Amino acid sequence: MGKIYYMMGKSSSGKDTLFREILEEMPQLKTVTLYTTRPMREGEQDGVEYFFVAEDTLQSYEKQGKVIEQRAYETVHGIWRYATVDDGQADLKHEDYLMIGTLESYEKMRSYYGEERIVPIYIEVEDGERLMRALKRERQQETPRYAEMCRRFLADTQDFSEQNLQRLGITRRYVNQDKQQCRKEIIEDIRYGKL
Ligand SMILES: Nc1ncnc2c1ncn2[C@@H]1O[C@H](COP(=O)(O)OP(=O)(O)OP(=O)(O)O)[C@@H](O)[C@H]1O
Repeated sequence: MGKIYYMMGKSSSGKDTLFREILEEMPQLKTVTLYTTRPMREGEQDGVEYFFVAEDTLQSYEKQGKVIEQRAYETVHGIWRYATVDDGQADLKHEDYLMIGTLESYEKMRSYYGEERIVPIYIEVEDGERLMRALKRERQQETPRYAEMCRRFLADTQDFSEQNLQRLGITRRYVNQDKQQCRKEIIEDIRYGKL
């Protein structure tokens, strides 16, 4: 039976970057694309980072009982939702998956698929460095959303509190200071079944 390697970390800890690079190096890993109502950022593509959908599309999946977990963020631009939808993408009988989520979604995925199927991969970066990376990334956007960036930075402190990490039994941390090193550690742990 397959496993779902579930990547988590605060905003700008490098999840998306590491995720893409790991998938490139381990093409045998599949992924499940999430749904979101947030607007596309520059360089993103529908169906790649997310399925970018309207609010009522997500509501229709909800009515069909297909939403495994969803989170809503009250952003300075309105409510943005992110959801994992059981739309038939995951075939855990035959494949391993790599996904990105939050601590809360990790908890729901664990209840839905079972503890033995979901493996947490928690990415960590020192706060000052992370904020600098967030700012640099935001500056490159055509319409930088600095207020939202700050809101997320603060919200993450609570969402990823030590208490929450402990409660969910997440002890292993992958420090993303040197990206190559961090990627190597994760890949080795997946490849050699240390997780
Ligand atoms: N080890 C690293 N050293 C320097 N910069 C990095 C490193 N890892 C990632 N970055 C850069 O930091 C920024 C944030 O990374 P990324 O977008 O992957 O984070 P994220 O965790 O997916 O953030 P979010 O949850 O906000 O989408 C990007 O511009 C990325 O290129």
